[in-house]
Amino acid sequence: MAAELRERLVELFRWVDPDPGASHLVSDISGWWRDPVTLAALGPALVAPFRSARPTVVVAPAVTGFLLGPLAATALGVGFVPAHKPGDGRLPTGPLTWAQSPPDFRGRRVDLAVRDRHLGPGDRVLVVDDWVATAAQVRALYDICAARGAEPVGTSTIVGDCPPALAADLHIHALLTATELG
Ligand SMILES: O=P(O)(O)OC[C@H]1O[C@H](OP(=O)(O)OP(=O)(O)O)[C@H](O)[C@@H]1O
Ligand SMILES: Nc1ncnc2[nH]cnc12
Repeated sequence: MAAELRERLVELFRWVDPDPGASHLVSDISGWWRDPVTLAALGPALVAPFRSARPTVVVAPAVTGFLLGPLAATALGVGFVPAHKPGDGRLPTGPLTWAQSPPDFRGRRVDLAVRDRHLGPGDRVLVVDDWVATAAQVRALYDICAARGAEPVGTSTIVGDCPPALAADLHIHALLTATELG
């Protein structure tokens, strides 16, 4: 199943031209959600490498993480905590823990926030995302976990595009490398 899923992910992925004259292509991952077999397989595949670490919660960042996080959480039988960004237009109220990322793959420092009441000491956190490039957003999420007294057990991503040493250091597992997407 893992090999079959990986093949389907590659087939359904597109690099697209965002507008005429654009200097680079952008990723279009929407085909992954449109295909029912892929959609059903993603949660179980993302959590498989981390089951033995016994995560108690999944944390994922806006906006794609709000789709993938619940798929992973339901596969594990745990809850999901969204990490919000100020641009969401729907920032939560109440006590929040914030962290700012180092510059990410687009050179942005991203602010991320999690509700304090949903993350705390004793939580073992699996971070889930669609794509890890510089791991800047992963670092910000680990900082939030540390500030809340929670322990990040690692990160599961569909596409991993960071150096192997960094992936090993941050316990990042990817279903595919960016190179496999052509
Ligand atoms: O490894 P990094 O350099 O931190 O980059 C990876 C992050 O950037 C993208 O998200 P983006 O902020 O573009 O949000 P999106 O889910 O709305 O596309 C991607 O989904 C990851 O969250
Ligand atoms: N969605 C994405 N996140 C991170 N890096 C990318 N490179 C291309 N698409 C990307």
